[in-house]
Amino acid sequence: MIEAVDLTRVFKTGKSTVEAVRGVTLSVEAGEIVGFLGPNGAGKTTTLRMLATLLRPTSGSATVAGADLLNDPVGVRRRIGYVGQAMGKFGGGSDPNCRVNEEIIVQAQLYRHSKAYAVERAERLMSQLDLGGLGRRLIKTLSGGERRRLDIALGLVHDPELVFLDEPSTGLDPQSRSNLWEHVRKLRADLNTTVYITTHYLDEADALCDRILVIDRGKIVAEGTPQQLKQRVAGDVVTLVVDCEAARAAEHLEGRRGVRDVKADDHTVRLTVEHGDQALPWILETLSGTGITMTSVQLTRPTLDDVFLTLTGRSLRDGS
Ligand SMILES: Nc1ncnc2c1ncn2[C@@H]1O[C@H](COP(=O)(O)OP(=O)(O)OP(=O)(O)O)[C@@H](O)[C@H]1O
Repeated sequence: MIEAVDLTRVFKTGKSTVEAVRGVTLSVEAGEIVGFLGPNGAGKTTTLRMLATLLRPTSGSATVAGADLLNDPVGVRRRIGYVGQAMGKFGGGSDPNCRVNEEIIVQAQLYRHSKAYAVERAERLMSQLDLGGLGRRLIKTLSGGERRRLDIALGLVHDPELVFLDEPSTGLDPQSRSNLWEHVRKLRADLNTTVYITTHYLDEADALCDRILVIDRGKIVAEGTPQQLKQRVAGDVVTLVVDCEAARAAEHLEGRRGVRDVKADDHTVRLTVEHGDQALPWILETLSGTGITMTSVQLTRPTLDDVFLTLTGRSLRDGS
């Protein structure tokens, strides 16, 4: 659905030059939900705007939804939807004094659909995005979550194969965020829409995306499923509390295959293993064979923030 090769974008303002995107190569399969994760200023929006034909790349090439980005931008635009960042409650390009259904109908007509089809399409989208009872409401009266869902509905009027969502849940409360994720999942399940989403929220990427591309300073620094990324970089952490000196228990676990960073402190042993769920049985067996009694055992999976920290030396949460 997307094949991009070595995309770059340089901004020149006065005397200064910013290399916002420095050679991004990526591919996205049809039907995937792909997350583009990175801190503020990493180059997410710039890449997205290039892929959506809103910004011309300085160099590189891409095929998006079967059309060539540079030679056939109109073809790309016809097949994609783009939902930009929220501009506050009344922003985002819609007229705040317009009614919800009218806005969708007008948008559909801009795509040269007949009035009858536009009305039908608006009804369907409102029901799909849980805006069913809100058709006659003025846009300015919508809640943040409803407003975001309307933005998404507007991005879908022409039934695109691929939709770009730029930080869709920024500014929403936790409940509206998980509600929005449900709707994005439904889009894929019902319509098989491919979704490319930028975010700097780890939990969003983790909960929603099939695959994640991590971008930092204009370059992709890692990619994989949330699970693969977490396993590849960080491993799982097992914390054991034992009834003897922790060092004694640690001796029996150190040097075993797949075990790293064994640390003993008082009665607590902490170790990193490649696959925590597979390691736990033999850890328990090994220790019980030595007569050591465990009073508790805990398995912690790493977060995507651990991954990002390991890859870049910076925390995503800091965004700095
Ligand atoms: N029009 C522009 N002119 C000059 N510099 C720009 C322009 N647009 C973006 N940049 C710079 O390019 C870099 C990447 O910006 P971009 O908006 O792509 O980052 P981002 O990862 O989307 O960040 P955020 O999460 O804050 O939206 C930043 O340093 C930004 O200041």
